[in-house]
Amino acid sequence: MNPADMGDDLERVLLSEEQINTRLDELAEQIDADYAGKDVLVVGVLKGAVMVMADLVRRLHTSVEMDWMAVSSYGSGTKSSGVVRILKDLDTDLIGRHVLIVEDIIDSGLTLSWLLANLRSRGPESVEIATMLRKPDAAKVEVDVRYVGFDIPNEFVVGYGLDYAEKYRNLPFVGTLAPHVYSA
Ligand SMILES: O=P(O)(O)OC[C@H]1O[C@H](OP(=O)(O)OP(=O)(O)O)[C@H](O)[C@@H]1O
Ligand code: HPA
Ligand SMILES: [Mg+2]
Repeated sequence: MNPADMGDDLERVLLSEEQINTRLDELAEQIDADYAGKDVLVVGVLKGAVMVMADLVRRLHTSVEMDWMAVSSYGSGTKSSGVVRILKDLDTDLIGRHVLIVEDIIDSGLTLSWLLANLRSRGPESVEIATMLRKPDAAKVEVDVRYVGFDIPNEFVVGYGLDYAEKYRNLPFVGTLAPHVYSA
């Protein structure tokens, strides 16, 4: 899906596909350096993290296993409910593992602070977080994040995995939506 496919739904492009790809190269290099010689269990948080997970692991030279969790705190709206539900748990035992959680966005931080505590309680050797986007001005809780793609303004964004009412996840860029989309 391209900007041209969006009619007048797109307000503006915040991060282009090229900016995202350049940043992914840098993050992968950093992750490879930090985990040299280790096996990593990369945990993608469905559904938003699908794009960044796929693009990041393909750049890594580190030996990885991939697993997925589905949690939801947003439903179909634009505000976090603060109540995190596990919709799908991991298949993998975390005891002694180096776990790298991969996320599309840290907004209020509620989802990841809950997830971090949950995964840490399962006996891993280490747990770190990689997120493509973070909204520093939206933080309700501080989350200790090792790898951040971009800090962005406190606006609702879509694309590169991020949805509004389940749409727009397939945009290869990150953008904001025109106001009429929300009132439709
Ligand atoms: O920092 P927070 O305010 O908690 O928000 C971040 C979380 O919200 C989104 O997930 P969502 O619950 O919308 O599910 P989805 O990934 O399926 O869209 C996003 O993918 C993060 O997991
Ligand atoms: O800005 C956002 N856009 C889409 N989904 C989200 N989930 C948390 N923040 C966002
Ligand atoms: Mg969502």
